[in-house]
Amino acid sequence: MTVILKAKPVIESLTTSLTADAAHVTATLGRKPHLTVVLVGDDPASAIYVRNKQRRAEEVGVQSETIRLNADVSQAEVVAKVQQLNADPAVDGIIVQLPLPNQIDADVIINTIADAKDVDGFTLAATGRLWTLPKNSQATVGPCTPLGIMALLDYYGIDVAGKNAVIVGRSNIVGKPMAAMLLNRGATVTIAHSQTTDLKAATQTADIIVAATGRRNLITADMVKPGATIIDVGMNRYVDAAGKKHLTGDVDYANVAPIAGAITPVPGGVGPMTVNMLLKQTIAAAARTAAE
Ligand SMILES: NC(=O)C1=CN([C@@H]2O[C@H](COP(=O)(O)OP(=O)(O)OC[C@H]3O[C@@H](n4cnc5c(N)ncnc54)[C@H](OP(=O)(O)O)[C@@H]3O)[C@@H](O)[C@H]2O)C=CC1
Ligand SMILES: Nc1nc(=O)c2c([nH]1)NC[C@@H]1CN(c3ccc(C(=O)N[C@@H](CCC(=O)O)C(=O)O)cc3)C=[N+]21
Repeated sequence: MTVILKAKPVIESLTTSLTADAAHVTATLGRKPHLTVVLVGDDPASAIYVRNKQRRAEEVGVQSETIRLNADVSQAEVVAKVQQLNADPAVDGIIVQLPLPNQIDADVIINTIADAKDVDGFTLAATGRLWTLPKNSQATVGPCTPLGIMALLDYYGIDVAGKNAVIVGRSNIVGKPMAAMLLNRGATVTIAHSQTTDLKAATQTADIIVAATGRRNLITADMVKPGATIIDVGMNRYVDAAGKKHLTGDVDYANVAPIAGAITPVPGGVGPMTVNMLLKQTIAAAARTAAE
């Protein structure tokens, strides 16, 4: 039987500590932990993320605020906004949603975020810490999506040490930090991407596949070793022939699920884990302020 790696029970198990930690910080600071999200333009996956984290923030007692900027905003304006948030003592965590429009250099914006407020774990400092963790230790801070995936694997008792892990996608927000975390926990890691010449040859030998491309149905049943663990990060919206809207991942779920050992659903898998890791890191950032 395929194990469906649903986020729901994992999140339920996190709720008590998130709520208690947020309440503790609220009592100490006299205000709730505060997350500010900067959203430029209207990327659909970002819109889903913003909506879900707002709802979950309210549930656990975090104040979440979204600053929306027009798609034609200048880089200097975004830098100025981030600097203002860095200086604001009432803001504990800052995230700038990616992707950003072409006129803006994402690296410049990300590295303007103060290290202490970088709850996405994207700055150079955070990246350096992630890649230099002691061997076999668990990352406790870092980019929210791979952190959430590690939490999901741990909850369901899927050990990664000695496994052959193939990550499809090499972005700074998912693919690369995922590689760091799996590698650190003892997996043998391959990162595939659009220039990989034979993707199927790579995935066919994988014990764990992490698909993070934004390409619907990229991972098909013929690419999967029976019994493999399939982690689907993709967030793709599409409208079917009958005009009905769907949200799907990068995996051909209907055909892959029956042969997989374990698989994350979309929705209800990786996405909610990301949201909860973001809130966890926001509460932790506020707790550090409270302890000062
Ligand atoms: N569930 C969640 O919590 C999250 C979901 N997402 C979703 O995950 C997906 C990926 O996000 P993100 O990492 O930001 O995306 P990017 O667009 O930054 O990266 C996509 C990666 O996929 C690779 N790729 C594209 N097409 C192929 C192909 N045909 N074969 C192999 N590799 C391919 C690209 O290769 P190359 O580098 O060569 O261009 C690139 O490395 C999106 O759908 C996004 O919305 C993202 C973050 C969190
Ligand atoms: N700086 C930055 N950090 C990010 O982590 C980041 C980003 N930018 N840009 C966009 C992507 C995308 N992303 C999602 C996270 C959760 C869901 C999510 O909650 N998904 C639900 C959707 C449920 C629904 O509403 O239907 C699910 O899969 O169940 C979606 C998308 C984070 N990203």
